[in-house]
Amino acid sequence: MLLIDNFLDRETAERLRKKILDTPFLAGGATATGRAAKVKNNLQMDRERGRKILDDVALRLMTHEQVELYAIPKRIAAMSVNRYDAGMEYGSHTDAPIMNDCRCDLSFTLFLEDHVNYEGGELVLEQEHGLLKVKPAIGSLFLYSTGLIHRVTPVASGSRLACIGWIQSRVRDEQQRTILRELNIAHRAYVERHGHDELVDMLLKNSANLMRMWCD
Ligand SMILES: O=C(O)CCC(=O)C(=O)O
Ligand SMILES: [Fe+2]
Repeated sequence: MLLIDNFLDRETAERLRKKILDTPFLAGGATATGRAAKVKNNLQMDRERGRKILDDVALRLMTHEQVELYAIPKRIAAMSVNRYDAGMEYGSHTDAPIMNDCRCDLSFTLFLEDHVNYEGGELVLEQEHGLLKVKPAIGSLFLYSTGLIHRVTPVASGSRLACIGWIQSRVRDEQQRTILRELNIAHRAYVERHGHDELVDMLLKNSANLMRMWCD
């Protein structure tokens, strides 16, 4: 998982938040299926009316250097903006593995309300080594593996606003993505220290070959 705390600067995030709040919201349960539909109690921005807003976030996401390095994104499977007013929550669930014919490898939440303005509304992930609670400042982007059980705890006061979505990566396996990312980081650091030499060519050849082997 990865937290990018200044994915959007505060001013851009506030501007986006205002545009979103001027767009109609509908009951969120309609877009979930099975178990998720039973535990989902939130509001969702009308996707058709908010299409430009979603497209703007998608473009920023697909071209962000840290997201590219971490997620190796191929495409965004689906996106929406959700709002949790006081009393709303999203109980424990797992997200669908396929949306709009895309495999969902990574989920993301872009936080669009400042954490001091609402009580509760934490994103809680069940990991092998215990629970992880996430509630960062406005403009922060959190990326996590889609396979994890997670929930949004009840909002006690204020409103939680977030843009969420799912990414299909070019590389399905998390360990393989880590290897490619670290080779990329090592390559950049080496070139910075020593300049380009024949070892860099060897490193680039091998990371390119691994990418060819693993990508889809
Ligand atoms: O709002 C969030 O951070 C996550 C919401 C969620 O789990 C979902 O919509 O599937
Ligand atoms: Fe979810």
